[in-house]
Parts: sequence; C-alpha cells; structure tokens
Amino acid sequence: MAETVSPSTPALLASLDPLLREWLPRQRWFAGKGAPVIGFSAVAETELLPSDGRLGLHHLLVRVHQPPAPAEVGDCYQLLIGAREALPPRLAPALIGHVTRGPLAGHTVYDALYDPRPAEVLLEALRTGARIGGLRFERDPGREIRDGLVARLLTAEQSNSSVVYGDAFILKLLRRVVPGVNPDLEIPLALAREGCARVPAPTAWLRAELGGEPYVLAVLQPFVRGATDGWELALRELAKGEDFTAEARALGRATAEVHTALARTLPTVTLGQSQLEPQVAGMTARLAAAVQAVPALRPYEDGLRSAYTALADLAGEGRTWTAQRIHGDLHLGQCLRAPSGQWSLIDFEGEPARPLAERRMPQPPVRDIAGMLRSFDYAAHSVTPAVPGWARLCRAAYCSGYAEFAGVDPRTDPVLLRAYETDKAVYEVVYEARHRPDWLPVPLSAVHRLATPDPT
Ligand SMILES: Nc1ncnc2c1ncn2[C@@H]1O[C@H](COP(=O)(O)OP(=O)(O)O)[C@@H](O)[C@H]1O
Ligand SMILES: O=P(O)(O)O[C@H]1O[C@H](CO)[C@@H](O[C@H]2O[C@H](CO)[C@@H](O)[C@H](O)[C@H]2O)[C@H](O)[C@H]1O
Repeated sequence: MAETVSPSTPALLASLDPLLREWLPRQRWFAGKGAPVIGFSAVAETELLPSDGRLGLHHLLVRVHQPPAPAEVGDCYQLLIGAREALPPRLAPALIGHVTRGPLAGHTVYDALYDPRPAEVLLEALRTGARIGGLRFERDPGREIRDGLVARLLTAEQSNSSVVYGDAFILKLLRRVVPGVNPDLEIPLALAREGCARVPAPTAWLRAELGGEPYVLAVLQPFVRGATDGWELALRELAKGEDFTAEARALGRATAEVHTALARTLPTVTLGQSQLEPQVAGMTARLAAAVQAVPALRPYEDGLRSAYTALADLAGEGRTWTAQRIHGDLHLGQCLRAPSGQWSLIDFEGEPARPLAERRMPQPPVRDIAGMLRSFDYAAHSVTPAVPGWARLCRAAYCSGYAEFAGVDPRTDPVLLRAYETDKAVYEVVYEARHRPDWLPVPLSAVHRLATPDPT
C-alpha cells in the first residue's frame, strides 16, 4: 500500500525488498531487532538525483512489517538510497546490495549518507529551501548556511544517523519516524526563541506531510567543534583520579538554565494527587514488568515500591508539584563540553521507545535531574574498584549548581527525587539486562541503595 509514490521511481521499493530484508535488521538504529522482517510497504519514494547518470539518490520512507503487529502499524523508517553502477572500495561499509530488477536493475545500492556527494545534496536542498515531491527542506532565514561544506558521516553508535558538514553543521537524520511534532526540533526551536545558549539552535530542518500528517525527518544544527561528551570526560577524569565537581556544578547550572527557559516559553501544569496518580501507577507497572524480566530485582521489589508509595502519600496529604517540558532522556552522554568549557545539551527526542504524545507531556523537572544523578553513579560504578565517594561529590555539586541558577535545590524534595531516581534505575536494569548484561551490576548497586527508605 503506497500512500504517496513519486511517479519517477515506480516500484523502487519492490525491487529493493530482498536486499533490505537482509540489510535493515543489521543497522544499529533499527529498533525492531526482536522480530523478523517479513515485508515492506512504501510510504513515500522521492527521487533526489536520477539514476540514469553516474550517481542516483532516492529518499524512501518505508513501513516495515514485523509479526505479530499488523502491517499497517509497522514502524516507518527513513532511508537514503544511493545507486551507482559500481561501488568504490571506500563505500564498501555502506553496501546494501546489487539490484537485479526494476528501475535500478544493474546498479549497486548503498546507504547514501556514507557518501559525501549525496549528503551534500541534502545540505544544498536545506540551504535553498527546496521542495521535492512531498519533502519540505526549510531553514531559519536569519541563520547563514555556507555552500560547499564537505560532508562526513559520524560513525558513533547512534539511534539515528548524523552527518557533519565542514565542522560547521551537524545534520541528524531521524531513522524511525513518527507523525506529529518532534521534540528534537520543537524544544531547541523554543529554546532558541528564548535566547537560551545551552542548546545549539536549529538552522534548518526537513519535514514531510504524509497522509495529512506532519513528520519531522531531519534537523541541522551548528556543530560544536572539538567537543567532548560528559560521559567520556567523566571517565577520563575518573581514570586520572581527578575531581569532577566543578564540571558537575556547571552541568547542574546548564540543566537549570534549560529548565528555566522551557518553563518560561512552553506550558506548565500543576500536579496534584489526581495528576500524580497516573505517574505513580506507571512507575509501579514498570517495576512489576522489570521484576518479571530481571529476577535479580525480586529481593528489592518491596523496597523499591516504597519509593513510589511514599510519593503517592505526599500527594495524598495535599502536596503539589509543577510539571513542565523537559529534556526527557538526560544523561552525561547528552552533554557536550566545548573547548571553551561551555556545556551544551543535545538530543531532545526523549526516550525513543515511548510514544510521542507521552514524550511531549509536561513532567517534573526532577526527572532530568534524576537521570543526571544516575549518570554520575554509573560512571563511578563502571570502573574497578568502584568509587562511590566520587559519585556522591559529583551528585552534590550538580544539585548545588542547579540550585544556584534555579533557586530550588532538588535535594530539598527527597521523596520526589528518590521516586524518579528509582524509576530510572529500574529502567536501566532492564536496559542493561537486554543490551549489555555485563553492565547489570551498575544499576543493581543503585537499586540496593534506593530500596532502603533513606538513601544518601
Ligand atoms: N551540535 C553538535 N555538535 C557536535 N557534536 C554533536 C552535536 N549534536 C550531536 N553531536 C554528536 O552526535 C552524537 C549523536 O547525536 P544525538 O543527537 O545524541 O543522536 P542520537 O539520537 O542518534 O543518539 C552525539 O553523541 C554527539 O557526539
Ligand atoms: O543514549 P540513548 O538514548 O540510546 O540511551 C540508552 O543507552 C544509554 C547507554 O548508551 C543508557 O544510559 C546508561 O548508560 C550510560 C553510560 O553508557 C549512563 O551515562 C546513563 O546514565 C545510563 O542510563 C540509557 O539508559 C539508554 O536509554
């Protein structure tokens, strides 16, 4: 079922089908690794460069069919397919396969983001505000994009794919796309409007309107040159036995700046007992599911649940909290330190596995704070021997830095903080059991601490 098919590339997807079945599940960003791929349907096919020349470029949005989900609710992925008569050896890692039938018969197809020339076609389309088929390349007219910038694909392990242009810009091409307003564009645009310098301001973006629904497909931002992410930096300092509290304090301040700007520019709501109930119910249900999935959690179940009931009790006594738009998936890896010492926060997509509507809901800012506190703990427990004292100092410095700017110290609400930290640690236990079993002791050490009613 094709919702929009450009007449210039009929049946392209059908001819790629056997190659994509083999290639797609091997991609790091493919989220459906648990079930076999049994077919595809085209959501949109757009020709960006015709394949009759030396180099063809095709933009595809494909719905992936994976049992037991019905075909029409399969995840939708964004692909950029390059087509050449022969693939130069430098592009071998990008190979998808050799096409034997259909419009690209006789061509070798590959992931075009590995190839500077097609990636530069995308930048040029953004620079000129092109409209091609259903694709809308848009830009902030107030921000300059130089032409002739050379593209290189980032090879980091990512949920999406990013291309850097001449160390001036970075384009994040979303891989699994969903209809609706994407917070990865919405939040940085809102922060830029507020003049918040902690987040690189979107310079341009790619949108599409498909079946009457809006999609955000890519976002271009200034590239922070020579940056190190917080996780790398923390591990480096730990290995040297260095103090990290000055950076932790600066990170606390940066988080507070972002939260303050978001509370000014996007809606906030008051959470009383009736609004908090579903939050607590969600935490409790996630804990129950986690205990089923990871039996090592069982001895701690009652202790962990007490973190949630303590919060529900406070709400029952009439306490209220303010919820606002937040980062939603904050950890040290989402913080970039420029050589100047300035910290930026990136990747406002939220936890990609959660539905978009949930990711866009106002939440207590402590959720981000809890994510960062967990991250200091992670760093300290990922080295041998673990250095819990290092984490304690960083956590305290981070909260102080936050309080200095926001005027509120998260430690003054220990019940709320414990509940959100517990929810994150439970999530991490499941994440590690699934993806990195060797890391399981890291969140389990926090579970041990959080399961006691008065954690320090
Ligand atoms: N503005 C930026 N400047 C420099 N590097 C960046 C910038 N934005 C992202 N990066 C780099 O790209 C990586 C992936 O970006 P991210 O938004 O986290 O993508 P994903 O959602 O795919 O994980 C980051 O870990 C960081 O190294
Ligand atoms: O960055 P993602 O959105 O893909 O987040 C997932 O992977 C993270 C690991 O890469 C994981 O983060 C956990 O490990 C980090 C160290 O590798 C640590 O800094 C985080 O605090 C910890 O939660 C994250 O939970 C997962 O969603």
